[in-house]
Amino acid sequence: MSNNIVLECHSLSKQYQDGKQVIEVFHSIDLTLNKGEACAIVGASGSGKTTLLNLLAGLDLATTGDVKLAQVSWSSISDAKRAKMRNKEMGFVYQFHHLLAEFSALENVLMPMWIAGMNKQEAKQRGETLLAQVGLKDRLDHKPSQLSGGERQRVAIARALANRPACVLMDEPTGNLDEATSLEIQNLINELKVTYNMAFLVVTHDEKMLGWMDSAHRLSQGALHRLK
Ligand SMILES: Nc1ncnc2c1ncn2[C@@H]1O[C@H](COP(=O)(O)OP(=O)(O)OP(=O)(O)O)[C@@H](O)[C@H]1O
Repeated sequence: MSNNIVLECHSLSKQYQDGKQVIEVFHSIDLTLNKGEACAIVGASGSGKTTLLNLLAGLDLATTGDVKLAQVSWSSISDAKRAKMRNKEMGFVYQFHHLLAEFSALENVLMPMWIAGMNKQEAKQRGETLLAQVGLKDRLDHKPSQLSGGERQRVAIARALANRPACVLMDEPTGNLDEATSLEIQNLINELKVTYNMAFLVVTHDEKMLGWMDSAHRLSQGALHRLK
């Protein structure tokens, strides 16, 4: 097995029980994400993209199959260990930034490092560097309400990278942005991918994003189809 693999799943399926009815969202999904790879998953509304992302993040368990992060199977560890590992090895960016309104941009980025128990001075230095890297070195003390939509998403990206995770999962990261800002965010993700050799998994409706992705899949009718 290659050491480049950061996230992988095999024969993954998910069913929901709705009263007496069993709803199968998808079945037999295999996916491998390598260091420095940007991978997209596209699919129509209701195709199961969020369900798949939740399984990959260990936020929900599969009906069958297995997900491994850094070669550790989510199903083999306790809830507490899963939470710790998720904070250390995964970053998350959502369509809506989910920044804490009462904290500054810098404090929002510091939060995951504090939770991980990092030394405060080291965390502050890393937070400032990350915010400079996403083009916000003059916005450290701004609250989310004092930032534009694109700037908030940049803070969310800096926060996702704070603990230098093995991979970053993004759910419609540009879904709430205009086309020009969306392009800026795509360029930024691409730059960070190279700088940090991290894996990015992006779930999106926006097929224009596929152009710069290293790999892409379509989730459709319960199966994952490779596009590139
Ligand atoms: N907790 C649940 N119980 C029953 N069915 C569910 C549950 N969560 C999701 N589903 C069903 O699973 C299917 C996939 O949902 P999911 O939210 O993963 O789709 P999606 O591709 O992310 O959609 P969107 O792009 O609209 O967010 C849908 O048919 C949904 O109704």
